[in-house]
Amino acid sequence: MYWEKKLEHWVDGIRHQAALPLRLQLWNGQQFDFGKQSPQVTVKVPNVSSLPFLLKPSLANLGRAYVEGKLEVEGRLNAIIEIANALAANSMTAERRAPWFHNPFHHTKKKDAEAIQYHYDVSNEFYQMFLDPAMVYSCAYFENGDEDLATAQQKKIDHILTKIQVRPGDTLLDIGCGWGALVLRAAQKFGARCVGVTLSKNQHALATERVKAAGLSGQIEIRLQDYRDVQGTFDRVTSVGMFEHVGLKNLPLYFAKISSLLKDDGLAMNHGITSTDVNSGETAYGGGEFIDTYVFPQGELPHISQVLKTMQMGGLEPFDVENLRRHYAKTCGIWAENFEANADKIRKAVDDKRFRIWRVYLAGCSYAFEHDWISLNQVVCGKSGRDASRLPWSRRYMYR
Ligand SMILES: C[S@@+](CC[C@H](N)C(=O)[O-])C[C@H]1O[C@@H](n2cnc3c(N)ncnc32)[C@H](O)[C@@H]1O
Repeated sequence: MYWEKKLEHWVDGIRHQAALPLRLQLWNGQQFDFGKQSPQVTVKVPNVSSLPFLLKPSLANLGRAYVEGKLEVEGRLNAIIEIANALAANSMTAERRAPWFHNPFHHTKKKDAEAIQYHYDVSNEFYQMFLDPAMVYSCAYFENGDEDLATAQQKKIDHILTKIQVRPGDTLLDIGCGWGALVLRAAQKFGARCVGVTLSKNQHALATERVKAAGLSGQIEIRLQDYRDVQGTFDRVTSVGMFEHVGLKNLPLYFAKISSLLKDDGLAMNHGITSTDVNSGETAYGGGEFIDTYVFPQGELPHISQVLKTMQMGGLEPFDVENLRRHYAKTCGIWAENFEANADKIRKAVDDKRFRIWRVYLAGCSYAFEHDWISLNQVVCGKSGRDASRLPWSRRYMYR
């Protein structure tokens, strides 16, 4: 009786605020439609214990209910994500809709390594089922907008290496090298001598194999190493899709470490996801909470202003900033499509919970980039204090 009343009240409230192409089916055969057209999404509530997730439908609660099997959902993935966002937006109080401030994570090397292995060491076969063949796991660059994913990923790598003006014989450190695509390209096309570091054992193994297969073992070294433990100096440093794991509090130290690894006239690229909340709060509606719990434990996103500020604090001068938000919406959209297309194979390769987490995270991130909840910025920087006469007059060199 108690739940029936609550549910009735909730159904009336949602219907009053928005027409949604949604059907709700209860365990007892009751069903509710929320729109004038036929429903595109059906949410099935298997028993009364699942109702609390629905009655407080933040993205964290809806996501948890789906991942833990407390709710079943049918429909196209994009429509599901739209409906989930509409439910969260219509049901949450203004206070709970606001960016969410979590307690910063404690970033010991051990905890960070565990967090990386949780996300990246699922299996290489799993990632092969939705990434491009080079397995680049960061925002691609669709220069013309109509490239396929593999082309756009290669263009992204070339865009980065051109922006930081890699020359034959340069030494290059790639912090968070993933499966090795950037160091391979830097060696093959630009003639650089590279070191790539990762905390993922699977990435380390496959990247090492790929370097060997390319006959580049003398030119590229892949290490299973925390960036905080790298020694020496390099002409060029890249960090692509990695600094999201560093932690807001650690950003000055992270940039100071890059500065100490860079030669005086060197150049570095920091490419990563940024928060669009000026105070570096987490994505609204509970999206950030879901990501912290299930997808990227230990992940934290700074606003671009905090990136630039902490970069300067760490002894680096930002030279050039480019926002690639549209590109990441498209990249995640393609990953999500690939994931759907390979769903049967992926379900056999991982457990149901993992399947559900990655399914909603990939499509949800595409939506979040699309709607300016999060963004992606590339920043070229070098050691502070260099002579102005050594800086380029324009950005033209980036497009040759
Ligand atoms: C999203 S992946 C990006 C991989 C690659 N740069 C790409 O674009 O495909 C993030 C990478 O950062 C690495 N990483 C995260 N924290 C690290 C740390 N403290 N030290 C070294 N690598 C780290 C992970 O192991 C992973 O390779």
